[in-house]
Amino acid sequence: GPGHGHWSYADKDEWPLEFPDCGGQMQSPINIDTNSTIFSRELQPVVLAGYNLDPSEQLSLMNNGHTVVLRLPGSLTIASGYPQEYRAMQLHLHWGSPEGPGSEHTVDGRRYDGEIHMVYYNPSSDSIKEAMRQPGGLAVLAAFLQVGPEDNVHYQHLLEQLHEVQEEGKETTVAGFNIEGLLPANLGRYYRYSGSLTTPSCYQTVNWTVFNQTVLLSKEQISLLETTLQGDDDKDLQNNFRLTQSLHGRKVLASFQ
Ligand SMILES: NS(=O)(=O)c1c(F)c(F)c(SCCc2ccc(C(=O)O)cc2)c(F)c1NC1CCCCCCC1
Ligand SMILES: [Zn+2]
Repeated sequence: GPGHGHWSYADKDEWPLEFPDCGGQMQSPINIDTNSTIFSRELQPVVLAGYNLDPSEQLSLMNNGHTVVLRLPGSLTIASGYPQEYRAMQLHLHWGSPEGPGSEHTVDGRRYDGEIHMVYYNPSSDSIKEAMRQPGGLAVLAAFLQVGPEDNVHYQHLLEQLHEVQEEGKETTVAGFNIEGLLPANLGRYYRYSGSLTTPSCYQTVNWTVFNQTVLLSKEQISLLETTLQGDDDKDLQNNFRLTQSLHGRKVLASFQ
């Protein structure tokens, strides 16, 4: 019930009762209708800096009950492709179940198997908490995960540790690796729109980038993601995606034609 500050994907219809922004007019995720996107030649390729982390670096991997989160050093930045510099905070995943796909965004109504979100904050804010409340204070780079013919060696760095964080609240460490390998090769083709966090408090302060090229993982890797983690009260952590939200007149830009 209301007031206990805790939420789940099961009670997503009640989120606005407790977190008013969740009922706002600039919510995420959205369906991207490719016939309605607007080509913008200002949208330059996203350039990332500092992503090739030395194996001596230990990164925290945690099951927070809603997803699996890899904390990222603030030294990872978006060097260009956005009007200002952003610093990395964390990355996490959204997925479905053996019964169906679990991306958050959809393209022409199609839901992909999963979705990765790399979350950044605007360093000109005094703190992350403050950045979260400023329009454009956060940026999320999103890419779709799709079943392909072979294992994705970059995702193996995360997936081989999932069994260590099976229960909610469990944490382990992952040795540094090339974080950029978790994103598609082509960072020049993407959709851009203004939206929100897809989780309470749903702050409407996120500058979204959704890459056009998908990331391929093997069926076994997708299945591992879908069947390993547990969320609240030991229930399987599956289908951790929010339904698509109305655009309310927002435009979706495309960096490509
Ligand atoms: N798609 S998304 O980016 O909105 C998103 C989700 F959909 C998410 F589901 C999540 S996880 C649920 C929110 C949460 C819970 C615990 C903790 C913690 O213990 O640190 C943190 C967050 C989640 F962590 C995020 N991203 C977080 C949003 C909450 C905090 C703001 C900055 C980090 C990005
Ligand atoms: Zn997310």
